[in-house]
Amino acid sequence: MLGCGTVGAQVVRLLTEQADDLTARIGGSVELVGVAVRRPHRHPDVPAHLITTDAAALVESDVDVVVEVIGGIEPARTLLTTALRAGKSVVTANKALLAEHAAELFAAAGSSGADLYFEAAVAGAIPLLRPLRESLAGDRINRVMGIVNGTTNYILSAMDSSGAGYAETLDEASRLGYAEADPTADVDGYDAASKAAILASIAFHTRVTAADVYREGITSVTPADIAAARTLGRTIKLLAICERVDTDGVESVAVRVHPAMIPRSHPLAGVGGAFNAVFVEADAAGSLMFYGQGAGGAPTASAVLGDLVAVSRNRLVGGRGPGESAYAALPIRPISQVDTRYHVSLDVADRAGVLSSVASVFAEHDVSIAAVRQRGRANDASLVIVTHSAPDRALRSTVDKIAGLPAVHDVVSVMRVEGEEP
Ligand SMILES: NC(=O)C1=CN([C@@H]2O[C@H](COP(=O)(O)OP(=O)(O)OC[C@H]3O[C@@H](n4cnc5c(N)ncnc54)[C@H](O)[C@@H]3O)[C@@H](O)[C@H]2O)C=CC1
Ligand SMILES: N[C@@H](CC=O)C(=O)O
Ligand code: NA
Repeated sequence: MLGCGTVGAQVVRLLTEQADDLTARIGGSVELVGVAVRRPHRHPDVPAHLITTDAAALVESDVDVVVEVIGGIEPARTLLTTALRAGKSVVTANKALLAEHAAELFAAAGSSGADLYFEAAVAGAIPLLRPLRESLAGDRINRVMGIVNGTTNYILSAMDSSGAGYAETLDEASRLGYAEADPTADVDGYDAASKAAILASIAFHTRVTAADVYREGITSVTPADIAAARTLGRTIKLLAICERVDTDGVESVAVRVHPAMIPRSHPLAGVGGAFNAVFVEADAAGSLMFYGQGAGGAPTASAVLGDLVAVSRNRLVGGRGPGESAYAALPIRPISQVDTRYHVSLDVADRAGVLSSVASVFAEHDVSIAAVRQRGRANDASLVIVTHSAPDRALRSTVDKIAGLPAVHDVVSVMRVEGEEP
């Protein structure tokens, strides 16, 4: 095992506590022969003779399976490609690595016939990648959408329900073991973007890397946005949305991560704390929903252990799990061309003609308005507009132009909207 932090410590605990059951399920015993760590004195629960600071030597020693729970690109990338090329099966929770270097890792695995399993990398404990790679391999998936980052969901849920502050809630998420070692990966949306890239690659049998994913985090979500959502019977969630787009018979994939307002009646609105939930839409299966703990040491270790059992069984019977499936080679559709809906909340002058001047900017950009709500105040008025679907580029240009209108005093909140039409 490489790394022994939040997830690794729980893997060691479960592996030790359930040794007999795991042996019975696998049909052979699994022996933990080494744990590579950075600071040996910090792991009193791991037998001292297992601890080493030389991860490379451990990988090159006589082991069958390498479990990687260090995180980050290097040294994980070099360690895992070395292991895979040498025919050692790999189980990893590392979404950052998979989202950038999946092709290289799968090629290394293919060269030796080794297994590469990474269920823990997306949505923690929730069985999601195995269902996509195996159970749904006979279907055609068109959309994967949901909440895939526990830390940001924990923060947004607290901001919405108790008005808790952003910084204190992020500290709490780190203390509970949900956040990444560098929590900017969570709050800036990088973690969710990595997961979205992995989901889109598997679901659509193509290659999507983190750089292909449009990404916005939650750092710019303000109490004003939360209040604006509440007024409309909505809440704000950080969503990952992977879509297969068909434009006149030409297929592409659009993958995005951004905060969005969703109706409080939407099933995702009730997903609180560090929980994750993902919807999959497939031609024959219809709609499927996956829900559970998306972060935390023990839930993530559950997924790691499940993969460990799978690769161990494969080694015993001589089989192999699925390799990379990227035959579709679909192009990436940029966010500017993706159809979205916007919510725009403005403070405007309360005088005749203001509403029509704002509405005419929407019309100029061919953006149709779904709902308008205006409320007068002392000298100005609050104007809330929700649009129908339009290309994201047109919506952005509309908002930019509206912000410059003399009658618009302030753009209070601009946010994409998901869920059914208001
Ligand atoms: N914490 C969570 O809820 C989840 C984490 N993951 C992933 O699991 C992996 C591990 O995450 P955590 O356990 O939360 O991180 P962590 O930061 O608690 O643990 C990582 C450990 O690796 C050690 N390490 C760093 N470089 C090393 C090296 N060269 N050799 C040996 N050890 C080294 C660190 O000292 C640390 O103890 C990451 O890829 C993360 O993205 C995935 C799903 C959920
Ligand atoms: N930091 C991640 C951990 C699980 O992937 C999260 O908050 O979801
Ligand atoms: Na999972």
